[in-house]
Amino acid sequence: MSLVHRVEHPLIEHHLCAIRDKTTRPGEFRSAVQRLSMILGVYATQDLPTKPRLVATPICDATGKEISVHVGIVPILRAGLGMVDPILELLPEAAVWHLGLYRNEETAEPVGYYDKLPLENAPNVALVVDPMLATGGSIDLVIRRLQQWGVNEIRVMSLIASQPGIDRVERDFPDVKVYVAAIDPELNDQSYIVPGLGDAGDRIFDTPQHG
Ligand SMILES: O=P(O)(O)OC[C@H]1O[C@H](OP(=O)(O)OP(=O)(O)O)[C@H](O)[C@@H]1O
Ligand SMILES: O=c1cc[nH]c(=O)[nH]1
Ligand SMILES: [Mg+2]
Repeated sequence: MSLVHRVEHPLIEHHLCAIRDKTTRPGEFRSAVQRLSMILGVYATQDLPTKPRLVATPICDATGKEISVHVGIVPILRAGLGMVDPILELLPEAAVWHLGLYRNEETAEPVGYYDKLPLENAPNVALVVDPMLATGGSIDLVIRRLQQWGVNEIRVMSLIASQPGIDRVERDFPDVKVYVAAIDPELNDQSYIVPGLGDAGDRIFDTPQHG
């Protein structure tokens, strides 16, 4: 059974149009990324384990449920930063562990430049956030790093994935859950997603062709 979930919802289709549109200005682009991330985040957390919790209301005691695992949000710098705040809105007690990667422009291979993960304290569940999953090279590196760290369960959230990138993650990490808003058919010869949205990091941070 596939663990890849393409989340279908009219709000997702609506806000996807905004991030795909090349005339969308950075402020509105960031807002749409946040809205999409929050919707996806609800789905990506829907089966997190819970434990009972007794709370005293002003009227009497009540038994509720609270999340029983330690969740870490793992944004892949830079573009993943745009998805952190909405997930923290949903999970204010989550830790945020940053990993910095960029793609080499000639080879499209990921190059690591920031990793301060400690030796211990791996979260039970890591929610990896990056708006784009193109060749799958960056997510491959991050999943391997989190497995090496000792994370029990890794979930990936991306706004737009390519079909080849999804096929790669499914093949190499069949136990990793992936939540996406869209799966586009292909990559161009610079390994950009087609139709995609261009460079997510540059559009979030308004740094066209920053190099
Ligand atoms: O699946 P892949 O082929 O590895 O491509 C996806 C990666 O490329 C983009 O990052 P980029 O290298 O543009 O860095 P940035 O976030 O700093 O812009 C994107 O945000 C992913 O991290
Ligand atoms: O289409 C793509 C591929 C990689 N990174 C992006 O930001 N966009
Ligand atoms: Mg980029």
